[in-house]
Amino acid sequence: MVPFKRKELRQHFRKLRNQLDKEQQNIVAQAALQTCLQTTELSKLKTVACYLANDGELDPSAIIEYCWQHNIQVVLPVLDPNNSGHLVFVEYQANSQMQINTYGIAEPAITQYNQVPLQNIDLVFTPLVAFDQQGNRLGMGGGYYDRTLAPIKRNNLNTQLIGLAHNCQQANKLPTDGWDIPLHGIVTPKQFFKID
Ligand SMILES: Nc1nc2c(c(=O)[nH]1)N(C=O)[C@@H](CNc1ccc(C(=O)N[C@@H](CCC(=O)O)C(=O)O)cc1)CN2
Ligand SMILES: Nc1ncnc2c1ncn2[C@@H]1O[C@H](COP(=O)(O)OP(=O)(O)OP(=O)(O)O)[C@@H](O)[C@H]1O
Repeated sequence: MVPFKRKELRQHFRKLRNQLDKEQQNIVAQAALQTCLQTTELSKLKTVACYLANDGELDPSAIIEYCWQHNIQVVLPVLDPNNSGHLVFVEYQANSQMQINTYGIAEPAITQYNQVPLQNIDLVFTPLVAFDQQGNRLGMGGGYYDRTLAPIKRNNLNTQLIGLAHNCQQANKLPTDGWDIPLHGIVTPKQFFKID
């Protein structure tokens, strides 16, 4: 059964990605920035969505620092208080006021002015539990990214969708569902997987 299989896959790959210690995490975070600079148009973009690492995820903090230094706006996912199961993207600056969400992940506090609509985001770096070479993504199981990113497919938005992952998060072939939004590419510390 597919749901059972997804659960097992999640357990397996979450365990793998939690095996790196802090020093190794810092090294691969820098390597992932280098992969990004070599294989994406990062330096030319205006607005990029990242996330704050949780549960052994590849840490995007070097990418965030790079963006801040090059005047690229950074936004982070925030659980939408008005639309359960969805995310909104909120501007993230070094001095942003932060709060902790129900999963224990820090997110910028929403104000009247700091939400950025999906169509204004050039590239979304998604966290993931596992990926495959077809661009399928297994997340934490909340369906948040699938729901929030559905307009990319539905409305043909130009937003690039790139997964960030450790190399050990690569799966042979992941189960898929109708609502899955395939990735355009996956950045790992070692290489870039471009999905056609
Ligand atoms: N860094 C980061 N931020 C993110 C996400 C993410 O995956 N990573 N999200 C991506 O959607 C959203 C939050 N979604 C999450 C959904 C579930 C759990 C979680 O930890 N759930 C269970 C485990 C469930 C299971 O194993 O089946 C737990 O509490 O342990 C965490 C975040 C928004 N922000
Ligand atoms: N576009 C959608 N519309 C309605 N329900 C959805 C949609 N996308 C996902 N879901 C629901 O969310 C549940 C979890 O989806 P899935 O296992 O694909 O999450 P995930 O991609 O692993 O998690 P996340 O995106 O939060 O990292 C599914 O069982 C499904 O019921």
